[in-house]
Amino acid sequence: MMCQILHSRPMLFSADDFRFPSHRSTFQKPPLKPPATSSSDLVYDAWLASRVMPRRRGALLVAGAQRPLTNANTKLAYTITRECAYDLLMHLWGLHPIRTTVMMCLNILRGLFPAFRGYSQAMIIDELQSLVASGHFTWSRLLHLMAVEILRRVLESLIESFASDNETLVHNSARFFVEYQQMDQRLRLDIPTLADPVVRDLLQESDLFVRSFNGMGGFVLLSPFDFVHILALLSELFAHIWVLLSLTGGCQHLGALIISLVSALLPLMLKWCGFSQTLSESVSSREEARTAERQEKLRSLAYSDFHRPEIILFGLGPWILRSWATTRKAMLGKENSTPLQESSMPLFLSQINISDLLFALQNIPLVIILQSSSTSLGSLALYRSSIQSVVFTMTNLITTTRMAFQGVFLMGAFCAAMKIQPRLKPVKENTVRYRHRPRGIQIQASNLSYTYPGNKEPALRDISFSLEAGETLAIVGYNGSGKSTLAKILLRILDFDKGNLLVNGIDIRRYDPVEYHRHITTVFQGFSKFNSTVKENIGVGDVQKMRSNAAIGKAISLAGAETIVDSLPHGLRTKLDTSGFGSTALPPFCNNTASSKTSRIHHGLSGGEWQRIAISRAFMRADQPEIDLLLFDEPTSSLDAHAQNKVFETIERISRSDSGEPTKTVIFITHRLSTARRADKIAMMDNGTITEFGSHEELLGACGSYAALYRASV
Ligand SMILES: Nc1ncnc2c1ncn2[C@@H]1O[C@H](COP(=O)(O)OP(=O)(O)OP(=O)(O)O)[C@@H](O)[C@H]1O
Repeated sequence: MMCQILHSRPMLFSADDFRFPSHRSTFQKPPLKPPATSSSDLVYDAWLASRVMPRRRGALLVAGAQRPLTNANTKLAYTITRECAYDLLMHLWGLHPIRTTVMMCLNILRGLFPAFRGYSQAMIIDELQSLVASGHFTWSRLLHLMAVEILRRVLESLIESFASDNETLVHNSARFFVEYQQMDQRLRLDIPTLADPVVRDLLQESDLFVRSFNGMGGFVLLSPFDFVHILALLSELFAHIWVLLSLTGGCQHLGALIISLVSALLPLMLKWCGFSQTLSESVSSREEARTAERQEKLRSLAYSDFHRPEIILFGLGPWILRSWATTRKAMLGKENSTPLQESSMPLFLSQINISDLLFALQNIPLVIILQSSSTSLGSLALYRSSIQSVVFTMTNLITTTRMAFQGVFLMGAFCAAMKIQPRLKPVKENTVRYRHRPRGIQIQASNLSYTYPGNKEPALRDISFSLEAGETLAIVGYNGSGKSTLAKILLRILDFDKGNLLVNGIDIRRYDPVEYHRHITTVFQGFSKFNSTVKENIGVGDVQKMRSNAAIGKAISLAGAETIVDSLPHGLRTKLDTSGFGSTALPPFCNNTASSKTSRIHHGLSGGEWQRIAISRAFMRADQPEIDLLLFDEPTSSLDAHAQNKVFETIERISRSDSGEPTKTVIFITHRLSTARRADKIAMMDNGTITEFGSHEELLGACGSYAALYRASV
């Protein structure tokens, strides 16, 4: 399975949209989605290739696993950097061009500070030495030197403070930009796209990349923003080397200096060789990932309030703990065994403590400086500190570069993920605009089949039926017969594998789902319960009217839910508890006045009351003229007979004009056959297919399974 990638438009974002607001400016609403470049497939291919596990045919690294430092991966990292880093960095730069340029220059400048600092201190020591040696020690001269040093430090801290303020602003804009892109892209993707395991891995790595902007670099992640820190490290390294060169007389003692540097850096290089070996071996296998996933699932289960009642009731506590302990021990065992096997060589070398052995070599230029007549105490101190700084900076540089190597693949995942197009969205040339029909939608399904990914048996097979605009269809049948799946296909939440589905005479695949959904309202069988107020739980049915108490009141009244809302302690503002066991925002012992408001108990609702809230949500827009299809999947399964009748009367009323003409097509799924007889047509489903189709009377007359089910139910 491959994710669908577009190759048409350049990846461009308006810089203004993602600028983080400084004190005076405000950012505007960003564009809806990023277009694609022709390089998107290259980046995606390189990202995918980097996940291939060495020496294991067909096996892929789990999402987030480190890429081994191999030649092949270096080439892939180069491809990703070439195709995506420049583009991304240009976008980030475009958010605040001046500030970003200043930030980069300041980073180079900041890299020079440590060398300046060492140099300045060496000058003070020299000055002191000459003052003491000459016997003309004067406090004024010393104070002068101190004042110059203080001034230098003040200047340094002013630059530091400006640089870090500037960096925060640029960083926040960059962070907002990537987080926004990530959110936007997540919200655009449909269920079939998200069901693709490759897409899921891509999104997970893309998510890691986005999180790296939150300062998670310590976890072997590096955002492109942090690339500028490499500049600072490089400038710091060059500054120290320059100081060392000038101290040892430039090229005169270059050989000695090189010996000194190499001997100081040797332990580090050996360690790094061991490190890279560890890296190449530390690929996470599927088995490890599964163990980690299981461990995480068990941990969430132990902490879950939602599952608590069943955990208590079925006495799952000891089982959870036992299973968690087994997986945790397995994970810890793996973690412990890895470094021992993989880094035996560097471990052995580090035990010998090479730095101590090579100490004499490091001092060769020191001896040369000492022999020179112009040797000063300051020079010696500066030489010592510069050697240490070179080692320290090199360590940082290696770590940062190593992180950058991993970061490149995550960046590739981000760039590739931005180009994923929702599976259900038709290509531009095939798209047909959905046109509102005054009598509702007309449906013609022929030989529809669908198998859920990973299932062997199809959920739907050879479904054929037709429904005229304005008709009402009841879908009935046994559990698992495919009713909800058919509903999701009609709603264009799922695609079908075979067959044809015409809506208003046009292939449903040619409608943009976003546009099609604007003409539908629905209650899903497993509708959402939001941990929020009643008002928001209902208002999401039409976000334009979410703030309107009148619109929400009307929806509540259509669903006959007034008494439920009126009985709640804070009416529409009552916060609803989705767990069904009551919850508080703060522990009850916090009883000061400031917290009392927030600590109020979230109100629980019965199953039927929740169902009325879901129906109210659907009714937020059900009566609007542009709505052509009302689809309800067991909307009244938890309602009493009286409430159920009222809901169906409302559905009937809003799907007809004042003169009684149908204005909307209605489809409902039900197990109550007394309700099904209200419909113009009934589809009886069994084992994924429609076995009987017709009016209630026709099906009763046919004496088939519908008739048997009907007789059994009444
Ligand atoms: N997300 C899914 N992934 C895999 N298989 C699924 C999924 N959802 C449903 N199925 C399978 O598809 C078949 C049809 O399920 P569906 O939910 O459409 O049945 P239904 O007729 O609505 O059942 P019920 O009356 O119990 O609500 C079942 O065999 C079910 O196991």
